[in-house]
Amino acid sequence: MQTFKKLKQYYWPYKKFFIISTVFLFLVTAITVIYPIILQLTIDNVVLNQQYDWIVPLTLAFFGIMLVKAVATFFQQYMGDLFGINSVYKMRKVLYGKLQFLPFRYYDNAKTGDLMSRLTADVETFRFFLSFGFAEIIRLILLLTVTFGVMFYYSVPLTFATMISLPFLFFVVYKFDRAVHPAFRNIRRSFGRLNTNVQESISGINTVKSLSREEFQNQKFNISNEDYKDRNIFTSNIWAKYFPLMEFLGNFCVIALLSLGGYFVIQGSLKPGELVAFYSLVGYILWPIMNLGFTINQFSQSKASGERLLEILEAKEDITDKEHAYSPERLEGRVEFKHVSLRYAGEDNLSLTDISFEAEPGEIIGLVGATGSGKTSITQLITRFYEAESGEVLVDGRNVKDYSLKALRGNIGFVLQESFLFSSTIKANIAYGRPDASMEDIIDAAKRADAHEFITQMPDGYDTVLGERGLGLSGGQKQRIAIARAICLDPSILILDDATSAVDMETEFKIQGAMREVMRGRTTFIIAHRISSLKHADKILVLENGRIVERGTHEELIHGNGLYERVYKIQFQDQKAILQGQRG
Ligand SMILES: Nc1ncnc2c1ncn2[C@@H]1O[C@H](COP(=O)(O)OP(=O)(O)OP(=O)(O)O)[C@@H](O)[C@H]1O
Repeated sequence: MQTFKKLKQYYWPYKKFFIISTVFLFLVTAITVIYPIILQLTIDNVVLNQQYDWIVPLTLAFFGIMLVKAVATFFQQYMGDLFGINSVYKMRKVLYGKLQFLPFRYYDNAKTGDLMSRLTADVETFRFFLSFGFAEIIRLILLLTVTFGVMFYYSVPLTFATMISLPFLFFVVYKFDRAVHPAFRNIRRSFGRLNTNVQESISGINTVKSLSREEFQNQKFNISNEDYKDRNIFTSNIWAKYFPLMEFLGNFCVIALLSLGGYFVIQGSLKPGELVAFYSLVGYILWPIMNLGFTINQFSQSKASGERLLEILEAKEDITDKEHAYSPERLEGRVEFKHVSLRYAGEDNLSLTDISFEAEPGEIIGLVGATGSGKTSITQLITRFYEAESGEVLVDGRNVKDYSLKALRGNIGFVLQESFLFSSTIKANIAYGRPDASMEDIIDAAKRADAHEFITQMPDGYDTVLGERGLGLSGGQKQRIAIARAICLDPSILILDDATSAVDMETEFKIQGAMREVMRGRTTFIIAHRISSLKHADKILVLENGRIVERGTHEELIHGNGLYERVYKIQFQDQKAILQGQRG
């Protein structure tokens, strides 16, 4: 119940729908029990006493009651649905908002497929319970109470006989629930794996195709698909086995009661109409009892879903604005690291150790080092994607923690190895960081990124809608749109993280001009594997295992007898070999 209590803030604001639905549920249940009573009166008082002039008024009354029941059922269902739909609408909104603001640390351990299924399948399961499950439990309690009340009124011994047979039915329902619950849980898990499979192969379609692994992906999918099928068949088997058993037991109850009841009628202690009414009443309680396993199952599934939703809702947003955070329109772009160390959550070792450097506004800082040496981590501390374990990261002389995240990040532009393009227009993609940018600003940014020409050659120009992740554009074109996006933001600090490594040498040469344009007047951090991209940097920091092992300009470092010189020589010789190869 703890889960439902914690989630109360999402569904309780809509309690009026729930209450109205429950009131109508009372009415529907009461009317349901009136049927057999009318039947009994018709048989015993009208038919057996030959009072046939009562038939018409009774029929009309019956009709009226049916009409009332129809209207009541409509309100009960509709209001129940409104209760569920509105609650999860609110919940989905909060969940999505939460996901936007959760720190990177959260995403490091999260799986896309899993998060997607929480936001869709788990929310739906919860809604289903709010809309129908709740009502089903209340209906069962109401129906059992009222029905047994009426049954007692008609015949105490017959009611006791019914009660004796019920535990057998409850026992089978219990066994059924024990068997079917884990089976359902396995179906959910299997479905999650199936989803992850589909999501991964669609997201990684480039890798799949380029390595000709379509067959492998197919086989992998088939395994999950088969598992999902088998688990469904297994569950169907349980249903198929238990349902006839439950039905048999139910029917056995009815036959036993009819025999006993028939005996009472012959004896004269029960009227025929009362037996018929009794028979109908038993029918009313049998179905909800057989359904009980399903209802309990729904309850436990929605509880499990609620827990999965709470995991997101209660996740800590530890990187947030402090009170009265500093929120300047524009930064100058001075960056300073003072003895900064970083440890990622759950990691034993430091990823950055005692990093100190200064970057003046407008300077170009090169970051080099082997993969995993900590280059990207340094840039992620400037934007406060992660927080330093010790030391200080300062921007314009202030700790990054003092800034509002919006002001800080709004002044820092990123061009990544493969920048993400949304499936919307080119225009919207360029203006993504500055939605209020005018068309002139967008075109100007595209021109400076050397993208204007190819954009205008496309059929819809700036209104061309891109496929998912920019499908339909070449690597160089995508990168130029990403550069235009960074120019449009007009940031004071720019981070080029392996921005040219995804494109070939020729394209790199072509976009170098655009890169120089975007760097002008901004403090720029360039992460590059090719030393040739760092020649013009004002300072180069050479990293090894999270420490700065060398620093200086290109000219200083190529004679520094260190890692930089060694890498330079290897790359320089490579270049020479390539050139010689081309000449030969
Ligand atoms: N989110 C994370 N969680 C845990 N460890 C991480 C995370 N990101 C990076 N690391 C670890 O921190 C170290 C530095 O990684 P970083 O990405 O900064 O290196 P890099 O020099 O940019 O590498 P590359 O050139 O491959 O991009 C690595 O050992 C890496 O495994």
